[in-house]
Amino acid sequence: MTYTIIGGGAVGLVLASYLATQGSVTIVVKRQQQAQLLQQHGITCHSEWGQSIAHVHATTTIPNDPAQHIFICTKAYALQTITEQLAHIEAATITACQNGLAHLALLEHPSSCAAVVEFGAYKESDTIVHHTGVGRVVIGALSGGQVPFIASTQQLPIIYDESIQDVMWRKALLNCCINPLTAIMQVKNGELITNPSLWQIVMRMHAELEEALPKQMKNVPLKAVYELCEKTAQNRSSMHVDIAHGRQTEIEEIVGAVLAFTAHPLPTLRVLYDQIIAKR
Ligand SMILES: NC(=O)C1=CN([C@@H]2O[C@H](COP(=O)(O)OP(=O)(O)OC[C@H]3O[C@@H](n4cnc5c(N)ncnc54)[C@H](OP(=O)(O)O)[C@@H]3O)[C@@H](O)[C@H]2O)C=CC1
Ligand SMILES: CC(C)(CO)C(=O)C(=O)O
Repeated sequence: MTYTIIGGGAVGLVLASYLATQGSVTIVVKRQQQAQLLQQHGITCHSEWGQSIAHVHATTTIPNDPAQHIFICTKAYALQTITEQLAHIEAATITACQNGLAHLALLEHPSSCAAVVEFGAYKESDTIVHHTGVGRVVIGALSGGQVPFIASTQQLPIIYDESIQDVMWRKALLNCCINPLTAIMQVKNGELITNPSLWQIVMRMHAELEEALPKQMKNVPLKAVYELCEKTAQNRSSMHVDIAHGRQTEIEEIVGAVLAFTAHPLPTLRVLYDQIIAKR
């Protein structure tokens, strides 16, 4: 198998280091300096199984190869630029690994797929990554075409799901209930369930989402929000971390996409959305 990973961030480095055990991997990064470091040192991945070093080919140019399986591992707001770059690239499949819903509209390749990443990762440096919290990668075709093959392992369980859009919606709605509030309050996920005032806000937001999006919210009972906060109690949400570091957030692609999908006002979620936008 020939795999191309676009984006040398947390998810891209973890995925590239596992895929290197299954085939030939090219990682496409934005900065020449990162490409050079990756060529020289490979990717060091720390996980509960120990430390591994994966040797990959690193470049700043997307290869053109009809046999390659491309995984886009940038943040959702970089997707527009990447899809423009991909317009003239041949590939067997192109899989977008972003949170949120924006890529539903962007990927027009007949073999476009989406992956919902349920593991956790953070990047220590351009060549060192930590695979924190084992979790699945759920992959499915967006337009009924083929999907990339990845062998499922204990470290990286891979699930194929024909209803990938439902999986994406579920994750986006869970992110809506957790990410903006934790980012505004600068609290860890667990505080949403231990602080009664914050849980009241989550309950109100969840009830409004159920009224606006009954079909999509069938997969997202309040219990699921509670359990995710409990499971990730000690974690800071990705939006919380982005705001804390003064970085761009994925508010548009996660919350903005949900707000734009329905004519219902969703007042609680909208206020949080406006507050995150105001921080720009
Ligand atoms: N990290 C996590 O635990 C999880 C993340 N996700 C989702 O996965 C996606 C990726 O997240 P994550 O890996 O954490 O993000 P990061 O910010 O760590 O990585 C994004 C990478 O994309 C690179 N990039 C941006 N534009 C380009 C480009 N034009 N060409 C090549 N590379 C580019 C950035 O390069 P540079 O650094 O040089 O700017 C950066 O290295 C997000 O949608 C996130 O929500 C989902 C589940 C868990
Ligand atoms: C941990 C979780 C599920 C919180 O919504 C997440 O995906 C994130 O932080 O982006």
